[in-house]
Amino acid sequence: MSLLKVENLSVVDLRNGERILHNLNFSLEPDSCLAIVGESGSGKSMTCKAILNLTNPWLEVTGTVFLHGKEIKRNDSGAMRKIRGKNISMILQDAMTAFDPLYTIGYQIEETLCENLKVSKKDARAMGIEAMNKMSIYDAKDVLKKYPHQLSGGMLQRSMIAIAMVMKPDIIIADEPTTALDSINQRDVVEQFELLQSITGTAILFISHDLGVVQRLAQKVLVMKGGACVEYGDANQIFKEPKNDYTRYLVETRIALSQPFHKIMNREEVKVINVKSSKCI
Ligand SMILES: Nc1ncnc2c1ncn2[C@@H]1O[C@H](COP(=O)(O)OP(=O)(O)OP(=O)(O)O)[C@@H](O)[C@H]1O
Repeated sequence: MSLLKVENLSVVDLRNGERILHNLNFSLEPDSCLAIVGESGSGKSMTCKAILNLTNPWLEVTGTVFLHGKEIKRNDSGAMRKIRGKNISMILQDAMTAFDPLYTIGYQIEETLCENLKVSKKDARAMGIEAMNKMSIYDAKDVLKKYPHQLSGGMLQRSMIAIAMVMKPDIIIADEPTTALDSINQRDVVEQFELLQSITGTAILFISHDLGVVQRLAQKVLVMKGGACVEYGDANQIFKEPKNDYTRYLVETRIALSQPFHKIMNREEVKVINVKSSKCI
């Protein structure tokens, strides 16, 4: 049984009748990564928002989403809140927007873990530090004292992944989590996702226009254009022999564009430098 199954997911803008998503069908298996790729405006983010019922009121969402084989009641806001807290976590492109600028990272991690896992503040802190250590944040105690603006984008992204590691959701939806980062930080964050998956077995729905990153993480790929699926299937197969002209175009152009990322992923000396500079900022 698939962990997440999406059937005929469609979104219409009721203000002008425009169809934003067209009958999407896909599934996410346990302990695997499905990437959604496509050009800007192709509907990648909207797909995730529609699954989680985070769409604006003028958008009509139809179709069915199953979690562990059970239909998600998207209109039941209480049930959806529970699912978002327990089963499905989201990691956003700009980690800065996920944290409140007025509170330290430590306070926010404690609050999140206390509320969702019903643990004491002391335990929450210890769990946060342990997860951050696993994410190669060795000075976690210092990081916890910082405010979001005092940390780099890469460090904030790693802190979010650390929170996800403790929360152990069934699924993490990561919406362009590496887009705002430079190549070295991208490499780091991709490695943290791999680590997260190997430790927790969490399934990942990974949205990206960076096929270099996708090739590394995903076993399955959904290619979108104009709100519709143009190709869906095994990642290796799609990268090797894209059937659709648009996918071929994406593969040829995007792989070329992500060469700097590939180089960084393969350079040993960068790994050493990076481990040393895993201090905040
Ligand atoms: N709140 C909204 N109301 C109406 N239309 C929207 C809304 N948000 C997005 N859209 C439209 O839906 C379409 C898909 O947008 P979406 O943000 O899902 O694209 P995307 O593939 O994630 O792009 P990007 O890579 O730039 O983030 C676009 O045409 C966009 O203009």
